[in-house]
Amino acid sequence: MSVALLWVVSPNSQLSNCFGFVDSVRDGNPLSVCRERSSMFNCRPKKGRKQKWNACSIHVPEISSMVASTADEIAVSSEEKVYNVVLKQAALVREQLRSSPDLDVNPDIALPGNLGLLSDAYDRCGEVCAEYAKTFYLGTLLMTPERRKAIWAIYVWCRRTDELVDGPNASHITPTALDRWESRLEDVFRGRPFDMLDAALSDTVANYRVDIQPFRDMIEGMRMDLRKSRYKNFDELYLYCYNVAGTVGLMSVPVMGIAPESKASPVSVFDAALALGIANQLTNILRDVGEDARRGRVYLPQDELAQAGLSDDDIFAGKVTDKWRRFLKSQIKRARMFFDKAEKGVTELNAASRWPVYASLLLYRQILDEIEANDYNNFTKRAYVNKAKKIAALPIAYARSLIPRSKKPPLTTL
Ligand SMILES: CC(C)=CCC/C(C)=C/CC/C(C)=C/CC/C(C)=C/[C@@H]1[C@@H](COP(=O)(O)OP(=O)(O)O)[C@]1(C)CC/C=C(\C)CC/C=C(\C)CCC=C(C)C
Ligand SMILES: [Mn+2]
Repeated sequence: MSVALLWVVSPNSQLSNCFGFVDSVRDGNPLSVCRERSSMFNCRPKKGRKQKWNACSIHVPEISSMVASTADEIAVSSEEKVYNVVLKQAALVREQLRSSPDLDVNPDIALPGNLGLLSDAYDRCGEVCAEYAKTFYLGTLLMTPERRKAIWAIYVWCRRTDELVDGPNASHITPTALDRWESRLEDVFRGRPFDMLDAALSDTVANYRVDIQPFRDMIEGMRMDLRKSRYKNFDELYLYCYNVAGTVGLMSVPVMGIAPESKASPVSVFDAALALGIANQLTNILRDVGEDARRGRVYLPQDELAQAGLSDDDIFAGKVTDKWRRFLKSQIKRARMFFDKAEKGVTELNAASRWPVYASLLLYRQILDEIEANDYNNFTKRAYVNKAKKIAALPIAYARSLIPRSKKPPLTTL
């Protein structure tokens, strides 16, 4: 596959304009859980959103995995939908490990005429990454140059996608704009990038076995943000968290690489990566309850709020009560379960990729400790990890990333 570079403007104008693409998207510029995968999974009928259930023995997985609508009809749960993406991505990587276990990068992709431009494109991605996520950027410097560049390109695409709904032009973003962003994504995967940042991603996805689905799903997460401000239950919230954050884990693992000595199955490593995204997003939601409420948004599962004797009104009132503390304790516990699951997967990654992952895991998980330290007031106090704690976490992450796999409890090898 070859990458056609279509931009003709100078890198510097892209530099100042790297997030100023909203107008072109809007105007349609043409260039522009412990998871036993159970008998339920195995005796699943044909594809479809809602499926008639065959008579079979059903094992109920730990995290809500099926949603009963009527007595004889079961809708496929979010967890199961997401698991299908995990299986597909893991199969791609497994195939690569079988065909060329030692090959990091596809040698066919080097196109002499474009190398300088590509190199500028990657450099620009690195600059954006350094500007928006300094600690993470520093972590990537430990990776091999090829992997580092590819992770920057993915980071930049994710950041731009998030900026569509969270950035300064968010009020102009419509579902059509997101459709256009998606068709531009398809072009990236076809090797027809629109701008230099897209070109870096085109090159990356040609070099590594990265499936397009997680990218499409992240855009779908942004669509959810446009049309939805409440989540009925954890199943709905799980899908949102997968879309906006779990997808990042699935995109990153093929680039970060699984350690050659790892005995874990690719599926279990992708599952751990997915868990890290979900854990991060759940933490993000718990940290931002007050801020989101002021924007009319409640990302907490409505049924769990009701079971705790709480409602949206309590959130808008913003009073820390014992009911609220009890409720938050259970939400924090769930987020920690996802972090624990993710942690088991970090050592399965290539040694050079572990440190930034561990660092981000430790830093994000500490936000939960800070919510507790704030006596569960996430209405008016923003939980944050101070600089000293951040700095202290870095050598800890580094030390942990050096501990050999054999000293850790194994991930499933199935
Ligand atoms: C090492 C590492 C962290 C790699 C990830 C690199 C990468 C491609 C990051 C993209 C992140 C991004 C810009 C996502 C867009 C959507 C978004 C903003 C999600 C939220 C991140 C937090 O950002 P922030 O606090 O700035 O949020 P606000 O915009 O301010 O609201 C998320 C909460 C989630 C991001 C998800 C991850 C970092 C998951 C990373 C998972 C892996 C790298 C898999 C590791 C592998 C194993 C086996 C554990
Ligand atoms: Mn955001």
